[in-house]
Amino acid sequence: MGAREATAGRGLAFQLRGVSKRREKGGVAFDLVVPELEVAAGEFIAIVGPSGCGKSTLLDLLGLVLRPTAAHQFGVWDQNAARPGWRDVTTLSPRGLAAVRRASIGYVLQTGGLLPFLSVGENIALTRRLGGLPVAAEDILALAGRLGIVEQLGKKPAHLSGGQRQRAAIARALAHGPSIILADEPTAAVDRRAAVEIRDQFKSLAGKLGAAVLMVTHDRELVAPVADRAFTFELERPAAELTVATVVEGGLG
Ligand SMILES: Nc1ncnc2c1ncn2[C@@H]1O[C@H](COP(=O)(O)OP(=O)(O)OP(=O)(O)O)[C@@H](O)[C@H]1O
Repeated sequence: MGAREATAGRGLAFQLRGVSKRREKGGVAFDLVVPELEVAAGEFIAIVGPSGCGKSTLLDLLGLVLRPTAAHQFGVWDQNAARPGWRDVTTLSPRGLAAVRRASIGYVLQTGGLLPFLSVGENIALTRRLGGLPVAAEDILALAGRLGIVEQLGKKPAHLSGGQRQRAAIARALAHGPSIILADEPTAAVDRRAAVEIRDQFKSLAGKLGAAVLMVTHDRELVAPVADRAFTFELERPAAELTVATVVEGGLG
């Protein structure tokens, strides 16, 4: 563990230095390079860039779904109720990574990713069950109230509008009290009004819960007025069969 990493912790959600991920398909390689990325608790961060630049790859790295190919430093704040603390991702076992994911990370996908055979309330409760946490009806109700979906709790996801589905997905991602919320194009499948509402929910949740929210979007205009900071990608083509995407701060104008 490096000196800076040892001093990091509560207050920081992520600290990455010299992290990279190589993806290869059909003899063509894509390198995502993160020279330096620090995200504080409570920050609302936009991740912007054109299709194929590496947005989902970055989110999957931060979500501990993909292992980095190389990493000088990769720390994450773990919310684990029994043992909260700063974790060094580079040394965690697959089980350790899964435990951090369950306790500390909430994921919101483009079209919600709710399980269709469960009601909205059961979908929300599932996140707590999977994390081994007790499920109290009043907590689910309070969360649903905050997101304006109390009336939808007994319905199956198919019976909700796109905007309601996304708010249900946000509630599900928050149900276990994560310190980090990762959202991959959460407003892509809804109209403008719902997109603005969803964006504002994320913003206020980051503020109120002190969670770090990282939202991937191609919609710069939507996030520019509210994002605390943004990251984007500088693309290079050092060889015909290699693209290198470097994560840099900026991208909103
Ligand atoms: N499972 C995979 N195996 C190999 N290469 C992949 C895989 N998934 C993505 N890639 C490649 O990695 C690069 C980055 O893809 P990624 O999905 O991260 O981009 P993105 O910015 O999220 O794109 P989009 O906006 O279209 O979703 C692309 O060149 C893509 O072809």
